[in-house]
Amino acid sequence: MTTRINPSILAADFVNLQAELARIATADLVHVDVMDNHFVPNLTFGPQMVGRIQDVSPIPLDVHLMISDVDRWAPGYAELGAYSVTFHAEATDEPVALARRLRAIGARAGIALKPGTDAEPYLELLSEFDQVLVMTVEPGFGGQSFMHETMPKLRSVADAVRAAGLDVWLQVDGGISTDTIGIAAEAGADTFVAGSAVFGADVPAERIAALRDLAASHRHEGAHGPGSLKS
Ligand SMILES: O=C(CO)[C@@H](O)[C@H](O)COP(=O)(O)O
Ligand SMILES: [Fe+2]
Repeated sequence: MTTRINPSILAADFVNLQAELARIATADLVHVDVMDNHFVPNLTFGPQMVGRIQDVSPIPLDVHLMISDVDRWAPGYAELGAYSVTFHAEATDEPVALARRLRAIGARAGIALKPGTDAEPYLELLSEFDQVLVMTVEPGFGGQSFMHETMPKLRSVADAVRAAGLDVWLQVDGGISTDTIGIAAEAGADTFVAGSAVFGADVPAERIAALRDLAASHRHEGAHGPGSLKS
């Protein structure tokens, strides 16, 4: 079973991003948080900056869009070559149409659910997505505490993915550390975003390896598919 560790560059030094990317080259994907100070009360960067990150990154991009008007903006991130583009369910009335557009461009399509958003309406639509992101904090900021109360929702998505026999990656994001990654892995996650836990380490590669080992040793029995990165 594949376990993916995706460091979030929200916790990196923005003035030295190329060097920061080199420090996490042993990770699976680099998680890129796009925030518009509207969907969330914080601001990061847009397509121009993400395009430059794409140019210099040693590993593929996992773009997490925390923006409004996502139907307008998300396809541009797929066009610039992001491996995976995840938009929030709360930001569109047409999640399936948007996911199809992203896939047609060649990106993996992800749907993200805030802690207060029910997964139930999306369980019938799982084949339309390559990834479901269950937020384990309120989106907007790094360094927050893991919300244990999101685990039943993660379990319900994991059960639905397994029952349907799909290879949909289950991602968690927010407060993931060596203390919490096992809890999310046991609940069915296979793809783990970690910002402060990775960039706060003296040697990020060692922290990435430790997180990967912990997740793998806690992986949910019978969790779904191998799913290689380049599939
Ligand atoms: O999307 C977000 C926050 O909204 C995340 O990707 C954070 O960047 C995770 O940071 P840590 O909680 O791991 O420090
Ligand atoms: Fe994120």
